[in-house]
Amino acid sequence: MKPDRNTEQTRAASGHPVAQWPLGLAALGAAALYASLAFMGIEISRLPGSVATLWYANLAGAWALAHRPHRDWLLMLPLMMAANVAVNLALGDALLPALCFVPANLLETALAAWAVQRVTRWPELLRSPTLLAKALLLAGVAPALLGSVVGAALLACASEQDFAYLWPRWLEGGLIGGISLLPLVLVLLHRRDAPLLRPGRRLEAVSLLLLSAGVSLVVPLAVPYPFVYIALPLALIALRQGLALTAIANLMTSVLTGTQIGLGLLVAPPTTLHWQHVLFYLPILAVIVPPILLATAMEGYRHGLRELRASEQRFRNLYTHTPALLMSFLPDGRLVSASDLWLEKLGRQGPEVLQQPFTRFMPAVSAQRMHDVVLPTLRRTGVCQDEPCQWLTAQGELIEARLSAVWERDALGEPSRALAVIEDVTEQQRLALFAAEREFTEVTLHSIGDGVVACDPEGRVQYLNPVAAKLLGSPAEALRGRLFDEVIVLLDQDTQQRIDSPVQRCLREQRVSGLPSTALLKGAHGALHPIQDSVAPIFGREGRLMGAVMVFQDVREARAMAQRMAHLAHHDALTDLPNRVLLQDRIEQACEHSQRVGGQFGVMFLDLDHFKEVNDSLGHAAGDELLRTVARRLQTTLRQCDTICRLGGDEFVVLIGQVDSAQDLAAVADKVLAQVAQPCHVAGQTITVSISLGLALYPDDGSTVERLMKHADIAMYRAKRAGRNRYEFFSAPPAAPPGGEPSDAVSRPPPPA
Ligand SMILES: Nc1nc2c(ncn2[C@@H]2O[C@H](COP(=O)(O)OP(=O)(O)OP(=O)(O)O)[C@@H](O)[C@H]2O)c(=O)[nH]1
Repeated sequence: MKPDRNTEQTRAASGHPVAQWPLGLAALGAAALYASLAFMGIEISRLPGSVATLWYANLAGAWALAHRPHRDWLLMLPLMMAANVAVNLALGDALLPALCFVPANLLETALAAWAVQRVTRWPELLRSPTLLAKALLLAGVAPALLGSVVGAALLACASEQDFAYLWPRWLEGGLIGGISLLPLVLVLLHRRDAPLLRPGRRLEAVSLLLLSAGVSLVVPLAVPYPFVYIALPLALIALRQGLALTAIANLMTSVLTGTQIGLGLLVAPPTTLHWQHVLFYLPILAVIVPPILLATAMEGYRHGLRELRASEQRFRNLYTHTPALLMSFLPDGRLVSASDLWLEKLGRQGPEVLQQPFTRFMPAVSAQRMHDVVLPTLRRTGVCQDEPCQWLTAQGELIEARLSAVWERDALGEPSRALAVIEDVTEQQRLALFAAEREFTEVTLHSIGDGVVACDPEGRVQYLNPVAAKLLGSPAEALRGRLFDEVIVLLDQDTQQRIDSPVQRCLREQRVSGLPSTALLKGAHGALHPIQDSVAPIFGREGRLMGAVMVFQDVREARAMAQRMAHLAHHDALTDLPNRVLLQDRIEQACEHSQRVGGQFGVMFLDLDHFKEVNDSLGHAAGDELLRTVARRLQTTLRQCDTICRLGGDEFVVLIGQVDSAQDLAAVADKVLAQVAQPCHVAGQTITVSISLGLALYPDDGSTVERLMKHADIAMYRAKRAGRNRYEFFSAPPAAPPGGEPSDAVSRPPPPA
């Protein structure tokens, strides 16, 4: 966007009353100012000793114009020139010579105003001697040069005076006026809202101004070569005070000195040069220009100093308040600064740590390593990076850290101090340790053969190891976050009903809980896995319940083995028929049942006939085979509800349930005799065996297991004696003598040879 020209033009003077005055008032004010300075200049030039006009009016006019946009100049400039003519006429000049001054003054004023507007946009104008010198050339020297040429030429034409005589005098007056007043104009326009005088030094300012004025007034009257002395207070002002007071003092000096020259109080020393009068005024310039440049340099220096201090303060603030652990230490290790966070971290105050060796705040091992390894490396290479170290807080806590440092070097290249950054890695290390522990735990859980399922306090699955995931047929990620009971179905092997959630029970009771020994886990594709498990609560460090973990094993083989063992304990290994233990149990149950509900049952004692001969003739294995054949035949002949037991050897006992009479039992015995008598193939031969049976009936032949078995045995031996391959009922013996065994306890006959 193109800037508004008027705004641009008046930017330098914005905020100044002249910029805000109505145009008419501004033009009149400018004309009045111009007239008064012109009057003063013309009056001085007409003093007896004066050789030049001290012309301030054009620069003052330029100052007024610089506040206003260019269009306003169309009114202001003519009014100022009219004032110029009016003053000349009033002081006795004729109209033509008076008019001859106008073009030159008009040109000089407009040019100076234009240049002033431009140079006041330079940001460093009042802090750079170079820029100020350029500004003096552009807005002071150049307009005076041009104006003087035009003015001297016109005046030479209108009068009988020589151009060569007129021009240097005109130029001299314009230069002194311009260079004297221009710095003040630039200060006024450029300073914006800044105070004109340096704050807190007003008394000194007034004193120095009075001194300068006094020197300017007295010295020319008292000593030769007075300009050297006049320059001294100005230099002092330039050093001590700002540019503004120097500009004021300059202006005052030029006015006073010019007036003294005009009054003939300051006389030009004799010279051989033709332009002696001209050169006589030049010392004024030589006196005022160096102080103004010096003051500008001082402004630049002060500004630089302020910037440096501000920058240093910013750096200090950054250093002190930065959210990092920073410290600086001298080559001998003494601390010179520490950031707030460093102090806070160590629980220390600045005064107690500064000038102390920083290793004092480390445990002995770390301090030793600093002295032996880190500091020598730092001194040798100028830098150290991420050196592990430890710090001790005021409360005795240990901080794990890493230290990086770099030397700052002085002008001679010697290490002056080290700036160190400390990184607190306590938490980082704790997390790394935690991660390592966690990884170890995870690897362990992944490696063990048991299934592991961990839940949170709500019973939601948080972790499954691969064994558990494999059994359940789902990846751990798919099951994580779901309720344990949704994910894991536990059934009772016997009832096929769901088992109460052991996890919920554990979480509720906050103690280890287990599953019944018949628990089954429903796994992938409905497969049932016999498992045994235990669920333990997980407590955090503060004793807070954090969840529960179930560890389970697939006990298919162990449970099958247990079942086998249980079977073997109750069955005969050769025939797999129930053994004596089971038989006794069944007979006891039958006794109890019959006692409760009534009814009869039979006990049949069986013994193979001449079995020994089979063993002897065909071998023991053939005997075994024959026993298994007989067992099978008994199983196929008898009912499911009957219990067929092998007592051992060639003896079997059968519990025949639910018989109504002895005839029923006899019928069963007949069937058994018939079946056993069938020829059978043993050891490649066809043989025929027979069997002898003894029958006892509950309750007539006994109401206890022992008596029923004993009586059936007796009956069996009776059958043997009666010729074998037959059965005999137990004949009820006569009543037993008091206190003795019944007399039917016949002894077993010896087996046939
Ligand atoms: N093959 C085999 N033989 C057995 C086993 N247990 C016992 N025996 C034998 O079975 C035979 C039993 O004979 P007994 O019942 O006393 O006599 P027996 O030859 O059958 O004659 P009687 O019973 O009087 O008809 C003995 O020779 C035992 O050694 C077994 O488990 N297997």
